[in-house]
Amino acid sequence: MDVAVIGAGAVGQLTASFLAESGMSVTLVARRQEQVNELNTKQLTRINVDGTKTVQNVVSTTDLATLPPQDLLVIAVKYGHLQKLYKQFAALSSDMPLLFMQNGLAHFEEALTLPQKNIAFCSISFGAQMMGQATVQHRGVGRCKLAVERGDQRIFQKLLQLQNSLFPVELVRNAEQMLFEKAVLNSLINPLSAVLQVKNGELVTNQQAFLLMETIYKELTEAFEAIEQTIPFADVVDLCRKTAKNTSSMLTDRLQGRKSEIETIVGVILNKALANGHNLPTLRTLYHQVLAIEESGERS
Ligand SMILES: NC(=O)C1=CN([C@@H]2O[C@H](COP(=O)(O)OP(=O)(O)OC[C@H]3O[C@@H](n4cnc5c(N)ncnc54)[C@H](OP(=O)(O)O)[C@@H]3O)[C@@H](O)[C@H]2O)C=CC1
Ligand SMILES: CC(C)(CO)C(=O)C(=O)O
Repeated sequence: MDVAVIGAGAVGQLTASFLAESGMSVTLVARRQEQVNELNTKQLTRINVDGTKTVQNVVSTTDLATLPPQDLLVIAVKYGHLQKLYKQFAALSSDMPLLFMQNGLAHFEEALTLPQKNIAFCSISFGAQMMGQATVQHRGVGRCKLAVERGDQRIFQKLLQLQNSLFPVELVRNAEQMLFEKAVLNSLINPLSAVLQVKNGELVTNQQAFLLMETIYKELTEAFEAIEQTIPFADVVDLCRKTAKNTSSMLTDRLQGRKSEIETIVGVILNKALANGHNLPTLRTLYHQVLAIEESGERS
């Protein structure tokens, strides 16, 4: 199976590494030539959760337009980088299956306006962190849920055959619901970790952070009653523990002085809650804090 992964960041590198390990022929599409050169000379190194290293052979390129036909295109860029890619996808074959790996919800409807016949989404509950241009650290094993929204399920089902206990893939039915549930989880973890500048694990070991997380959870369950069943608080704690050493993607953005995914994650959840008559004051405060930090142009 020929797979191209667009975005040689934390999630893109980790996913590319596991796909290559399972025998797929993987091309990593980066946007900087310097990174492509490093990936092509040094190969792709994954540091596993137990500290062991796995080196995989992947081809890297900056040139999406001249890629030969692929069996699957995995999109692992941040939400803010999707707009530019949508224009490029419009020029690709409509037979090229697309798999979106973003957190948040804003890309769901946007992706469905693309001409591609086969479109699926992922919800990832593992941690990943770049340790260099060609090295990624796996920070916490978690499931990769996959939901096919349009087209032929069989194309994406090939990913279920990866059978790597470090990268378990599971098929779920409802893509939008899956993304909503992940956005709820991210709303509980990401802005808090970004504002407090702590790794995910500290959200449960620091009593004050934990109290804040519980308060946000209470607000969310008042706005969306079903989540007490679909996302019990124990699952939030479990995700923090499993990814304890991970720097959340939102904290990584803060540390690198980049715009975060606050709107597609928390902004969308706040709007949905408001439509149900709920203001979510604690989460809303964190949302404005993240935006204020971005506006100040802070860079540590
Ligand atoms: N990190 C994590 O632990 C987790 C992340 N996620 C989600 O996964 C998604 C990806 O996050 P993450 O991997 O952390 O982000 P990163 O910032 O580490 O990686 C994104 C990569 O995309 C590259 N990129 C941007 N535009 C293009 C383009 N047009 N062509 C090729 N490459 C491009 C960036 O390049 P450049 O380096 O040049 O900027 C960067 O390397 C996000 O939605 C995030 O919320 C979900 C679960 C866990
Ligand atoms: C799974 C988790 C919480 C890992 O940090 C994540 O989704 C993120 O960082 O965006």
